[in-house]
Amino acid sequence: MLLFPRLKSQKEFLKTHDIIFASRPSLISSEIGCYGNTDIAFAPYGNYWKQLRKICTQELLSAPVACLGKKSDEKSLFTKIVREGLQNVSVFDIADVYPSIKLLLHLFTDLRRRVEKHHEQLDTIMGKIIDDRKRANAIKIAEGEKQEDLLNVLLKLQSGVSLEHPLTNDNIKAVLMYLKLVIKETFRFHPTVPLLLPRESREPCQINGYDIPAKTRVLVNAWAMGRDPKYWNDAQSFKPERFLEKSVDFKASSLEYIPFGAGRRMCPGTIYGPVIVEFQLAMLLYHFDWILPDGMKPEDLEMTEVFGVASRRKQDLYVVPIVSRPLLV
Ligand code: HEM
Repeated sequence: MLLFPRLKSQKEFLKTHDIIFASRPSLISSEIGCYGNTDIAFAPYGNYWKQLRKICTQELLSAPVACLGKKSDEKSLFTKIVREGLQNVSVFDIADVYPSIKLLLHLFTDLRRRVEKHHEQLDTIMGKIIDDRKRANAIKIAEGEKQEDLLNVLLKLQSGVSLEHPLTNDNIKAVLMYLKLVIKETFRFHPTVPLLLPRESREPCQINGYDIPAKTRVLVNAWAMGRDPKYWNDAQSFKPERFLEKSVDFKASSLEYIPFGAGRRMCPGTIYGPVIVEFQLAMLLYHFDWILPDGMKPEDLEMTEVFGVASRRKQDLYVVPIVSRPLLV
C-alpha cells in the first residue's frame, strides 16, 4: 500500500499515470456493500465501469443548475468575468507593499483601474441577472419550471417584510460571491473524503524512480494537501477570502485542491455536489437563526475530525435553530 501526500507524486499518479491507477482495489466492505463491486465507485476499470460512468454523467448529473439557476448567456459571461477577476486580484501590486506612496504608485500601475473596471462589469451582469429573475418570478413561471436556487432564496428574503436590515441588491450580489468562498474553504479544511477512494495499479510502472508493481493499492492524502503550508498561506486557519486570490476549482486543475479527486476516477458529482451543499446551506440560513447552546462561543467548538472514508466530527455539533421564516406550504 502506498500513501502519496506530496504534490509531485500526486501529479505522477493522478495525471501522468492516471490510466494505470484508474482501477480500485476490492475491499471487504465494497465487495459486500456494493454487490460484488458492481457500483460505479468500486467497479474495476474497464468497459462496465465506463458504461456506468457515461450514464451517470450524461443522464443523471448533466443539469447545469448552479447558484444562479439554469445556463444562459449572462451566466456564461458572468463566469468568464469572475475568472478574469480572479486573475486580477492575484496579480502582484507594488502599491500594496508600499501603502504610504499608494497614490503615486497607482499612477504607474493600472491594476486598480483594471480591478475597478472588472468590478463594474461584474456588477452590471449580476444586476441584470437579478432584474431578469425578478421579472421572471413576477410573471410566475408555469408550475414545474420554477427555479429553486440560491438567488430565489435571497430574493424571497429581500421581499420579506420583517427584515431588521433590509437586503439590498448589492447585499445579494455580495452573498452570491461569498457563500461560494465559504464552501470552497470548508472543502479545503475538512474534505469530505480525506484520502479519496483507494486506487489500484493495473500494470507495473515507475514513479519517481521507484518500481511500482501491478495491483499496488494507493491512497492520496487530499486532507494533507489542503493543509500544506507550501501551497497555502496560513494553512491552519479557516479563511474563505483566500479563494479570492487563489483561482482553484473543483475540477482538479491544481492538485493541492482535490476535494472531488482527480483523473479518470474523479467524482462525477463535481457540479451537482457543491450545488446541493450551497442550496441546503442557503435554506438553513434563510429559515433559521442559529445560536450555540449554554453560552458557548464559536471558538469553544471542538473541530477535531475522525478519519474514515468520509470524514466526520469527533464530537457532535449542537446548535439551536430558531425559526425566523417558517416554511409556508
Ligand atoms: C459534496 C459532495 C461530494 C464530494 C465532496 C464528493 C467526493 C468524492 C471523491 C473524493 C471521490 C473519489 C474520487 C477519486 O478517487 O479520485 C468521489 C467519487 C465518486 N462520487 Fe462523489 N462527491 C460528492 C458528491 C457526489 C454526488 C452528488 C454524486 C452522485 C450523485 C457522487 C458520485 C460519486 C461516484 C459515482 C464516485 C466514484 C467515481 C468512479 O470511481 O468512477 N458524488 N466523490
